[in-house]
Amino acid sequence: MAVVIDGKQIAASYRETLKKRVSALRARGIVPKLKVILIGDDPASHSYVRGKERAAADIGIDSQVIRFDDTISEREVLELIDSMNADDALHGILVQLPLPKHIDENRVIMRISPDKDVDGFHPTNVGKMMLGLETLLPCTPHGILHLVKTQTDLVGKHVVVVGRSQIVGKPVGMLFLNESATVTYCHSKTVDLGAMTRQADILIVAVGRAGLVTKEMVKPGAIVIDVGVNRVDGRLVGDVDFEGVRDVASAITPVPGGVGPMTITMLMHNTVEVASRG
Ligand SMILES: Nc1nc2c(c(=O)[nH]1)N[C@@H](CN(C=O)c1ccc(C(=O)N[C@@H](CCC(=O)O)C(=O)O)cc1)CN2
Repeated sequence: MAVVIDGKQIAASYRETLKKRVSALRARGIVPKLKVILIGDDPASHSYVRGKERAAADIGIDSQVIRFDDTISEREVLELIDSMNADDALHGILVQLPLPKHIDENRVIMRISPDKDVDGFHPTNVGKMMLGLETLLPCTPHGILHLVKTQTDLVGKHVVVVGRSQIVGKPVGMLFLNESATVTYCHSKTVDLGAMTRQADILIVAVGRAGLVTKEMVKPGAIVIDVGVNRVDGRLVGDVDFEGVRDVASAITPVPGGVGPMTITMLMHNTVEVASRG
């Protein structure tokens, strides 16, 4: 029976170290400051942003959420970002995704100064990550890396990533490659997905399809990281059949309480990093 990786507890313990760093910064007169732009009325986005506000308050980061309904134009959002880029007292800028259809996500992300891009989505930060340079890392992939490192060494491990999104799939593979793991990417056009996933020492699933990965698709002893967040009959479930897979895996993340809490914690980490740059 697999160990259940307790993301909530690991995130809470990481936040304690962040609290100490924030106290030290405040003692030097530096108050880490984060602004979040939230557009539209998607209940999940509102809930994630409330989680970010709570985490910031807990750690001692000064955060402000600026809410708009979805009639705001792309130009107004870009102008707001320009004014935030110019604010020397502000360390982190984040635009909650997804955005309404009339606003181009890439244009918005690229307008944020790479130095304040606490989501780690700007092409400059993505490029630095690819080169293995120190930079602001995307929060969910960074959180996954942290969780897996609590379980195993990564050198030479075969990591199979299912999913190729900009914010999770693609970057998480790159982070593990930088740690000298062997990485295979799978996606909706992959032929015989099970044959690929069965090769994984570490299986990361980030697709958004409930029950996609079953126990027959997992090598005995593998570490399984479930990034999916799906609502089924009012219940939150991941992409992995948790009850079946926990019989064969050596460790597994639950949904909720696995990767999710680490995403918000790594956002706090990035905000503290920027504030520490002085
Ligand atoms: N600008 C960004 N937008 C989005 C990101 C992101 O990193 N930056 N990621 C996701 C949403 N997200 C954070 O923004 C996020 C998703 C899930 C969780 C989380 O804690 N999930 C809980 C369950 C929560 C629930 O009950 O619904 C868990 O898994 O335990 C936190 C943050 C897309 N947008």
